[in-house]
Amino acid sequence: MKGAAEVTDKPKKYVIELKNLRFRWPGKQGWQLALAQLQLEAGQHLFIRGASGSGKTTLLNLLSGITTPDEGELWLQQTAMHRLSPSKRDTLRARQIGVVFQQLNLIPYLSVLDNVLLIARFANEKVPGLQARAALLLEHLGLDAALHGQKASSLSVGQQQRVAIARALLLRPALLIADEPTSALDADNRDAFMKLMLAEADESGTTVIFVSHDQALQGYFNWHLLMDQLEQGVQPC
Ligand SMILES: Nc1ncnc2c1ncn2[C@@H]1O[C@H](COP(=O)(O)OP(=O)(O)OP(=O)(O)O)[C@@H](O)[C@H]1O
Repeated sequence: MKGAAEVTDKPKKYVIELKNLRFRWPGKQGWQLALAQLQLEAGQHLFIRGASGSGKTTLLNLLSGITTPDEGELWLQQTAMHRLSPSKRDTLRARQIGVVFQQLNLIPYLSVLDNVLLIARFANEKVPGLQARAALLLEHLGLDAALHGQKASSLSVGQQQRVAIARALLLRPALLIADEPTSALDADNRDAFMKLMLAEADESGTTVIFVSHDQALQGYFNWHLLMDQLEQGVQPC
């Protein structure tokens, strides 16, 4: 929108707020995604559930600013993400949105610790004590100091998932977005992972949006959204 402000002075109640969001993949008929309203406050934990192909990843790509909506508004606190240039959206995401996708996107030849610290470089943040925070986060997530210097590729998938969560939470983002990060874990490890991830998010007051097809995970959350009932919005669990 020409001339429209990217940031408002008006205080915002919500960490993330979207209005009348619509998105269509190029070349496809009809809207792939239409969501009238979604508002999440600080510290809220939302579980989004939907079958394969229902548009979960498409929605997360919109919420994290990787893709832009064709219509509607998407606010991250006081910033109008739908009005930002791609490079400003990338910087905002690195600073304020922790993202963990199924592919994890760790750099295999870098150490565990350096993988976590990498997000500070993307965000161009020089916060004192980040190395100590990274080490502490890894330990809280069950990865002790002996592992911090090892290459990420030498870890099990479950351990790599915890490295990805530590990286996503390092800068205490306003929002954590996680796309099926537990898919490779057995039930015991999955439960441990969920508890650790949500406890660390709570420690920073981070709002969490977690998507999965697995109904068994819904119990960890206080709010849920079903992809095939988007028009009904967020419901309490
Ligand atoms: N890059 C793309 N180009 C065109 N269409 C796409 C693209 N990515 C996804 N789609 C389409 O959008 C719809 C939703 O896909 P999406 O990946 O968001 O679903 P999902 O719920 O995350 O699926 P899964 O659980 O299998 O990962 C599908 O019809 C898919 O074909």
